Amino acid sequence: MAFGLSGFVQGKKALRRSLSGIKEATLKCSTIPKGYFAVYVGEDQKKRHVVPLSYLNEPSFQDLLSMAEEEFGYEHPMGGLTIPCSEDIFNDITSHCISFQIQTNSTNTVTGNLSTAHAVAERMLIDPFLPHHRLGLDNGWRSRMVSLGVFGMTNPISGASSSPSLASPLHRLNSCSSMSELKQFHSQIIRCGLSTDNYTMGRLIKFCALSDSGDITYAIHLYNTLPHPDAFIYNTIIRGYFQSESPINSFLFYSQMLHDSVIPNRYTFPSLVRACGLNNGVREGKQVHAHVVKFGFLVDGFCQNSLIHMYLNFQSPEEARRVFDSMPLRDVISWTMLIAGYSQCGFVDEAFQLFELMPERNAVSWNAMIASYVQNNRFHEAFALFCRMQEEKVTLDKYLAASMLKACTGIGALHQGKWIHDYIEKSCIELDSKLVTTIIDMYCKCGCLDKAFQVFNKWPDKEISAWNCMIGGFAIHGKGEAAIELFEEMQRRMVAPDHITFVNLLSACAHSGLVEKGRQYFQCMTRVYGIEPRREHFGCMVDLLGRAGMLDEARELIHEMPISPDAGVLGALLGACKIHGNIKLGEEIWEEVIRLDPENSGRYVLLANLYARAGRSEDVAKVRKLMNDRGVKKVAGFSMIELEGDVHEFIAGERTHPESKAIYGKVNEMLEAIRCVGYVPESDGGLLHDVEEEEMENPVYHHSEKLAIAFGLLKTKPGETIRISKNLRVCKDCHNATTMAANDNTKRKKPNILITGTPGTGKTTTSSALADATQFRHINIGDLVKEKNLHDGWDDDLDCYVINEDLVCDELEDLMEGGGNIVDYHGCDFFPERWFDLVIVLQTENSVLYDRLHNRGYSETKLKNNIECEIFQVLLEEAKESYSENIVMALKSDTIDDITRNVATLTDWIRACAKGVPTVITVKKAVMTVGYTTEN
Ligand SMILES: Nc1ncnc2c1ncn2[C@@H]1O[C@H](COP(=O)(O)OP(=O)(O)OP(=O)(O)O)[C@@H](O)[C@H]1O
Repeated sequence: MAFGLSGFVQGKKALRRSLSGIKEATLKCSTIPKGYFAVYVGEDQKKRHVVPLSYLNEPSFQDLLSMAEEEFGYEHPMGGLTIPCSEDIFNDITSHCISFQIQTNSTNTVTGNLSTAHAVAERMLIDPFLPHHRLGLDNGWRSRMVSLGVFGMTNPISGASSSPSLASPLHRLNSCSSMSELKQFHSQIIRCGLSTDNYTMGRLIKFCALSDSGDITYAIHLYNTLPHPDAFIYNTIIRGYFQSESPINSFLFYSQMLHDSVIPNRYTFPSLVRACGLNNGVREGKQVHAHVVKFGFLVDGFCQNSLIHMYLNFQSPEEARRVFDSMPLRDVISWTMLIAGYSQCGFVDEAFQLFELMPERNAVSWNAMIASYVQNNRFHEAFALFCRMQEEKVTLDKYLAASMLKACTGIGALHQGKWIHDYIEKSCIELDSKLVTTIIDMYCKCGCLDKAFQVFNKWPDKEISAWNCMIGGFAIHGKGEAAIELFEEMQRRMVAPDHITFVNLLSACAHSGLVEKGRQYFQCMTRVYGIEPRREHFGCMVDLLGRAGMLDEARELIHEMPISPDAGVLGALLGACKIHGNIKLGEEIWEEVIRLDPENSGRYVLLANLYARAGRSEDVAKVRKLMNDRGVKKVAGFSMIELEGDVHEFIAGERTHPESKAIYGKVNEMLEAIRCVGYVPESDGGLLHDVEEEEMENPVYHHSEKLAIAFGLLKTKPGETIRISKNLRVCKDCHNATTMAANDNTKRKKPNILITGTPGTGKTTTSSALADATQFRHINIGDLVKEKNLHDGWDDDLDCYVINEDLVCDELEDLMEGGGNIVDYHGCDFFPERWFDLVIVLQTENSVLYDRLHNRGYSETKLKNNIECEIFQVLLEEAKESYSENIVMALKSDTIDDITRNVATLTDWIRACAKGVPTVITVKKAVMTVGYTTEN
């Protein structure tokens, strides 16, 4: 790659890079005085020159470095820069650097570079038309002088010369942006007589081979015109092929290089090795490896890292390790690459051993190890490492944040996930579509659909992955209609769906029983969007039809599939057979599924449960025996609950938890309570779960999710949401029990009331009096916004803060879950509907309200707006639109008596709620029933 030193800073960076690799060498460099650096010149590179850092200011010196980087590399094993020119040339360049320095120091301006360089060149090239070799200059050095502006447009062949100019073709080549421009440069170069000069042509070839707007074919064309192309040109084309659509051509071109007797250098191998890795060219890769050894680049870090990468691509971690072990000096890249490679091959423990041995780690290495745990579903270890990382004060970047969000998703750690999301926002980590999708996914899978949708809505540049993720989120939460709505929105916004969109959409239809809609989408997927259905789509359709009891139609669809069904498609039908108790079809399908997927324990469990449902316990036993005989291991089911950032894991029947006695007691209490409302344990649900023998009699009682729920009930406040994550499907019994327990237990123990109305109607006065009477919490949204800065600034026109509704909702979520709140605000459409059990709209007669607002010193415009708002009953309309009309109530608030009466009415209602009976409120003529119940 071109070094392109354009200034001192970059020059210093290059120098730093060149000195950083080898500790030993750095030690040897310690004799170099401060402000100087080492340069090795010429072919044998043994003699060290010590030159001042200020030379890096000098363009001609920068150009020297640039060439050194491009052609030969600049690192010297002893630490320092290697410049492949003759000693004489180096001395001349440095001497003009000295004069440059004197000029710069004396005048404090950077002038005279060109003339100085030219003078140097004149000293060097007494006669510019003498054959180069007599001057000790090869073609490359001549063209380098051209690029330095020394020759300007001089034609060394014809002798026609113009004055030196920086606008030489090679200088301008740096700004070339298209092939047509490049061809113009090429013609100029031909006119300059440099069309066979390797250095000049190498730069043209580099553009053609490596630039985005280049053309590798033209690079080959240029290469073919050269009588003796050098290693740089071969390397460039090898690299160009590596970046092309046919990386294997790199290998073929390398053969050509050898055939032309050009000796490879350390820049030949990295792209060559990576090309072999990309193509899974194991044989070629090994041959290249042999050449790396043969040509003596075994100590070269670049080559070695590429070899590690190649072997990891071949899924040969042992070979990669061998290369790694043989490296005399490993950098952080070598370590990190091997860790990531081990992880991809599933060798997580080996990866961790390496990680522990690393002499130094950067954020990328931490991420590699954390991601390794996440990819292999070892989320707890990912968390532990993350904590260690925080202790070591490693900054969380977006890649680490993404890995940790996935870990949170894996174990349903909503609090941790929220924390990372907040961190991303506060530390201004740049969001991209991928990261946003990971955040949305985390919220969806941790059961926080509202929040997921909020993040989704806020993100302006939604790519298809974000839409798919949100539709998928609605699908797994059984919100089919919402998924469809979102899909339609996507169409309105002209976002083209892909095959994943339809998988999620069909699955949403399946989980919500929307058979007709599902059918329509399945058809329009091909007809309208040209997406051919894949096995996943057929699987969803079979699931959709099967769940709806249309087993024959589902079977028919499988027969009609243009591709052979896989275990997923057949498994969907087997699941439907279990739901609908169709043993005959179930057995038939099971045979087919097991043939395709013999190790999957879930299929055996399904068949056993199908038999169990029909009371065929002998067949259940047969299935169990078959599983044992075939050595099919059941996946152990577990459920997790996150409490205050800690994740607790439960396995069915397990009693190792320190609080297991209390947990089992709570399970019994919970089941006892729901029995009263009709819960009957399913006898089949837990037949094949991992339980101890003594629990066999009633295993469903102690399934992992019930234990997790019981633990949640013990540890959370009444009314708080309990979120459980599970690795397997929830069995029917647990599903029923959870639904009933949720109705019984997770309902707020106290109601929430919203008191709304136009400003001045007495919301705050009423709310405050009601809070005093009931000990409920009064939440004045206006005050909260000010106090916690939940706004987007001040609106001068409206003379109030611009409230940030998302922030307000976030702030209140937990409080509202607990119940017992009186929320006071002159708006109501942005609060979640589920928050409130009663919505009161205060109303005041216009002239009374006018006086109140006037007394407050409202401006005429503000006063007019508010009075109009009251006349048109805007708040009442808004409340009716936002909440069930059953819970919305308008109350008159003209006088102090009205306030007293309203407070008394609402206090009665709250007290009646506490007694747990459906409550009847009678207010003047209006009668409303609020079906709010609480536990005793
Ligand atoms: N029913 C009422 N009878 C007499 N005065 C009232 C009544 N309701 C409110 N007021 C008076 O009107 C003024 C505004 O009352 P309050 O602050 O409670 O209204 P609000 O609806 O909360 O207004 P905002 O939305 O601007 O906060 C207060 O001075 C209060 O004493």
